[in-house]
Amino acid sequence: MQEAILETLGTLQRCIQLISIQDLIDMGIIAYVIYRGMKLLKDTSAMRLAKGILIIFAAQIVAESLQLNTVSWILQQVFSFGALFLAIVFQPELRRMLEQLGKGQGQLRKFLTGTEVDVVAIEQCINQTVAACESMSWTRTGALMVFERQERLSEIITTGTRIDAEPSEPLIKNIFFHNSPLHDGALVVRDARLFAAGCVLPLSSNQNLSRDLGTRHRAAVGMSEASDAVLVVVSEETGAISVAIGGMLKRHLSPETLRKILVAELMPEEKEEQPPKRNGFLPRKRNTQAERKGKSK
Ligand SMILES: Nc1ncnc2c1ncn2[C@@H]1O[C@H](COP(=O)(O)OP(=O)(O)OP(=O)(O)O)[C@@H](O)[C@H]1O
Repeated sequence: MQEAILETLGTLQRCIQLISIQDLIDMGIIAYVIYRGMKLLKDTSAMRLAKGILIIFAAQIVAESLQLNTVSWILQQVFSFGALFLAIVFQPELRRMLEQLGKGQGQLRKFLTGTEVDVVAIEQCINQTVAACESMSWTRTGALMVFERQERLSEIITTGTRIDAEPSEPLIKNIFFHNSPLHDGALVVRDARLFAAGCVLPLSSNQNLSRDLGTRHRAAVGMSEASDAVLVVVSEETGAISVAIGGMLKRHLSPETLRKILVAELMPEEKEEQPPKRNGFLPRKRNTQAERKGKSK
C-alpha cells in the first residue's frame, strides 16, 4: 500500500517536472476562454444546452466502460449529428455573433474582457424610455420598468416572457398598451435591451409608504429594496412618473428629471474612478436596511 502511494507520488512528481512554461500558458489561455465562455452563457438557454451535452458525454463514458454497446453507439451518433443540429438550432445567434465580429466590435472584446460598456446603447435606451414615459404619462398608461444593474434578476425574468429587443419608444408603449398580452407586470431592461415583459416583482412591506400607492408602486419599491435595480413607474391613475432606488420612491417627476436620474444612475462616469464594470448598466452602492427605512416615504 505504502509502495503504491510512493509510486503514485513519484509519477506525479515526474509529470510536474515535465510541465513547461508553454504548457502553463496553454492551460491558462484555455482555462480563461472556458471561464469567459461560461460567464457569457450563464443564465442563458445555451448554458442549459451545455449542461445537457456534458450529461450525454458522461453517459457515453459510463456506457463505454460498462460495455453497453448499443447505448454507447446511439450516444456516439448523437454527438456526430449534434454539431449539425446545434448549428441549425442556433443559426440566428451564430449569425448575429459573426456579424458583430465582422464589424470588429462588441462581442469579441466582450467575450475576452467582459468589460464593454456600450455607452451609445445605454444613452439610446434612456432616450427611448424617457420619450415613452412622457407619452404614457399623457395617456395615463400604467407602466413599470426595471433597469437591472450588477445584481442579476434571472429569477424575476423567469416569471415573465423573454423578448430581448432593442429599446424603442413605440415598443415600450406597445408593451404597456392597455389589454396587450404583456401589459401586466414589469418590463425588465438588461444590458440596455428590453429583456423580458410581464414579470412579477416582490411587493414592499414598508408600512411607511403612502396609502394612496397601489401594488404597482409597492412592487417598484419592493424590487428596489431587494436589489440594486432602478425602477421607473408611470401611474395609470394620475400619469405621474416615479423612480424607486434602494427602497426610496421619488414621485411626480418631469421627463427631464427622469432623464437626469437615469443618466446619473445608469451611465458610466467618465472622469471618476469607476466601480467594477459589466456589460450594460453600472452597479450602484447598496443602501443598508436602516438607510432604506429612513429614506422611504
Ligand atoms: N408584484 C407585481 N409585479 C409586477 N407588476 C405588478 C405587481 N403588482 C401589480 N403590478 C402591476 O400593477 C397593476 C396594478 O396597479 P395598481 O392600480 O394596483 O397600482 P398603483 O400603484 O395604484 O398604480 P396606478 O397608479 O398605475 O393605478 C397590475 O395590473 C400590474 O400590471
